Amino acid sequence: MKPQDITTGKPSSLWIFGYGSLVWKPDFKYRRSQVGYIQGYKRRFWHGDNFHRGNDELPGRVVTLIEDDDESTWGVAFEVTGSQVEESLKYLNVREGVRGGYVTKMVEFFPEGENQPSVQALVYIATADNTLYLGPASSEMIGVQIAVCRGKSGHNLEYLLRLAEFMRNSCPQVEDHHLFSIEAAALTVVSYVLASQ
Ligand SMILES: N[C@@H](CCC(=O)N[C@@H](CS)C(=O)NCC(=O)O)C(=O)O
Repeated sequence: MKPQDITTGKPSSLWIFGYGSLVWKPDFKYRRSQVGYIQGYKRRFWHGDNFHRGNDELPGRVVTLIEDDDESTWGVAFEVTGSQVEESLKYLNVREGVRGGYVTKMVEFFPEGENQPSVQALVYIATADNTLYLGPASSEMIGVQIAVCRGKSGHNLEYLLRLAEFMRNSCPQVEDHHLFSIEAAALTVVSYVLASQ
């Protein structure tokens, strides 16, 4: 049973699981964070973004979660407490919901390390019925798209490279072929462009 504030009935603490830009740019106050994973989902660059990392003409590609019982996705869970709960949810509702097209779901989060109890965590997922959803494409195609897109939060390439950097630094045991093949494709495009200048 989650601790509730007896006066408002609102949760006095909440875990929020990030697996994309949230792992390197949460931009909300939190009490503590923990690297770990959720089961039954795979991370894919199948969601479009016409605000943060793209625009209406050239939507960027950002990550979402696709249900798959055989997969798990590593990221970071952030515990927010007290006033941080309402503040973080208000902020993420705009960043993820209004501007990103994500919806929320509760999932079981497993912290890395021995004998760490799992916790329920809130996660933002963009489903296939979302108007910004782009769906599957080859790593090469996704890499090209990311290499040429930018939006109000910066270049789509930064989004990709910072996520790859997080996975290498914090989850070196995880082989994320989807992520690293897209990273290689995007960097190949960039190297061609630089070589042609
Ligand atoms: N919900 C995922 C993905 C979040 C994500 O990448 N959302 C985009 C919205 S389309 C975002 O916040 N981008 C901010 C940025 O790119 O700086 C997560 O938990 O990290």
